[in-house]
Amino acid sequence: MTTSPTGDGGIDPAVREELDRLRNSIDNIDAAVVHMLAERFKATQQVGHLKAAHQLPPADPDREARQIARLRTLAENAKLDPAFAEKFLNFIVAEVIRHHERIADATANGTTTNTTVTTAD
Ligand SMILES: C=C(O[C@@H]1C=C(C(=O)O)C=C[C@H]1O)C(=O)O
Repeated sequence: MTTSPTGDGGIDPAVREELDRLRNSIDNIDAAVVHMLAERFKATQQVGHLKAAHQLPPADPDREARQIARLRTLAENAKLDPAFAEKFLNFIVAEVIRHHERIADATANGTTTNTTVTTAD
């Protein structure tokens, strides 16, 4: 497979076609990831409200340890780097815990929380 060094304009049409095909697939996968994350955050928001209503702590390290062990095994079986899978889960869980802390504060203060679940900070 050869490509022009001049950038996308000079690309071989067959290469262009293959690149477009692969990128379409990537776009579909990215859309699925966004939708799955949105569903996951909907569920974790509900967990956050349940915990706040019953004075349970925002984080559950034992549960997280079980999830990490499970995800690492799933990653290995799927030929995905288990260290990456663990890092990715930790990134999401940290955000969830932040939401749970916010929900707990709002519940304790009798205020409401924003329904936009994630920020990029
Ligand atoms: C969602 C929960 O709260 C936190 C977030 C978790 C997650 O995002 O999977 C897991 C454990 C908790 O630290 C939970 O306790 O189930």
